[in-house]
Amino acid sequence: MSRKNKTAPVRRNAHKTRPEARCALWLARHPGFLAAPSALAASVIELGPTTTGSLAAGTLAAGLGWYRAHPGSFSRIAAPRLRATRRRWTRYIGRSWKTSLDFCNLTVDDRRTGEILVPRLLKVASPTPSIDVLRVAIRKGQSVTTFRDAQEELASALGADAISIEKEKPRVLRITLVFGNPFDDIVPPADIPGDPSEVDLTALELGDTEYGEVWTEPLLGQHWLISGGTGSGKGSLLWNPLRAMGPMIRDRIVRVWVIDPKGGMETERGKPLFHRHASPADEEVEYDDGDGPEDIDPMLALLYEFRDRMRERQDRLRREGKRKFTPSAETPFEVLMIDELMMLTALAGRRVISEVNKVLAEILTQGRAAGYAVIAYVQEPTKDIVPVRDLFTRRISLRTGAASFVDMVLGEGARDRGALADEIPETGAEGIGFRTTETSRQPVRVRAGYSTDDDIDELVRLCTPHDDPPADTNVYHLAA
Ligand SMILES: Nc1ncnc2c1ncn2[C@@H]1O[C@H](COP(=O)(O)OP(=O)(O)OP(=O)(O)O)[C@@H](O)[C@H]1O
Repeated sequence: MSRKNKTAPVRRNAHKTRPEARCALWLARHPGFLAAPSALAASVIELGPTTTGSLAAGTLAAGLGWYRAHPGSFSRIAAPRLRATRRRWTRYIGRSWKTSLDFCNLTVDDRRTGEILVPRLLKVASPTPSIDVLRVAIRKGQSVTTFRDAQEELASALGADAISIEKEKPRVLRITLVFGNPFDDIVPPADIPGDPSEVDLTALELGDTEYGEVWTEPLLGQHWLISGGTGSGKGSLLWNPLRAMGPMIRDRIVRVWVIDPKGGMETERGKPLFHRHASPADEEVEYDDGDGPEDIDPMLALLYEFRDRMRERQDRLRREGKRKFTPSAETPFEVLMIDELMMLTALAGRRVISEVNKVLAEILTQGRAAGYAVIAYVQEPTKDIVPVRDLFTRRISLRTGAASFVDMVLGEGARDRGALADEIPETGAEGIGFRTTETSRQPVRVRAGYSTDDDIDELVRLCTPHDDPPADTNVYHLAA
């Protein structure tokens, strides 16, 4: 219920909370407000101002030292807490919080007392510089719908670009706010390293994170699922890993297999780079699964071949007693890219759909240790369309067509934690999306580097595989 009872009779001061009681309640909810100055005063009295000053300076220096020595763990652990405290006391301080809600008709008039009741801010989390998550206790008569009806006004009052409001439990809402666009400019494509020793298959450059850091993802020992609506920029996430692995493709330490069910439009330009390429434009292929040869879909044939080579590699590793695979020109790291998986797993003929899902499940469950990785691109990540969805180990969501797709890709609760991929604008934000970190389930905003046709031509010119693999690059040692 918003403030719609303005004309109703009011019994002033009945059960109105006294200011002293309100103050005591507030202090009980914010113990740090008294505890911090009390601790400081006690320290000055007990230890003296010099020791207290030294302790404070020491704490500050330790924080700075942590930031300098391990910026990654600092921005993961300390920065969100510091940022949340700062925002709690600046962006969402009492009076401005009340005014914002008041302007959006999200406060409630208590007719008995004449008090204006403001939904209470229970907690502010600020996991990344551009995402705030607020836990809010609503007032009697309000519901998640009251807030959702005013969500555009609330986003504008709080200065957010995107907002999501969910019910966490009765009378507690979780309001996720995304601020600004940290990617003003188009991000350049990943650099093509000069030499295979400069390639790190455990950290391939894909673009930038919202922290202004290089966005990398591991591919060795992983499978990627990339989800995004039409025109969201999935192509960038096809060309960037190829650029980042370029010299290894050239030296045949990495071999790329491509299935392009969209007819080869996206991948045609890079064809010289690929070890195998199949699209509906290709002729049917003769394949013998033991029951005699038959003509089958060229894309299915490529998938079978990839699976069969994987099985051979597994046998070989087993025979040699190796549990770990090391990429080399003799035993290359094999990467299968499937552009628009949906066309094979949902829109093809019944036999192809069932075979693709079966073979893909085998590759996804067994390929990692043998050096076989899959990167699949999909517009709709539902279970009907991608039954093998959960077998992908790294997942990225670009702009999606539905809010429900976000959690399907990034895991349950990802949207509530700030991955508002369905709120990414259709134009001017191509290549922008969310990933979750390996160590926490916290989403981080990212933008993929953009490869123009010239960039793709450069990649083909520099990294088309040699006819013969060079003898001296037979074994590749993982970059540190
Ligand atoms: N990283 C990027 N940065 C800026 N603009 C980009 C980026 N990636 C793509 N674009 C722009 O968006 C357009 C659509 O990109 P792309 O073809 O990769 O989308 P898609 O997700 O593959 O779409 P579809 O599924 O329909 O093929 C491109 O033509 C380009 O203009």
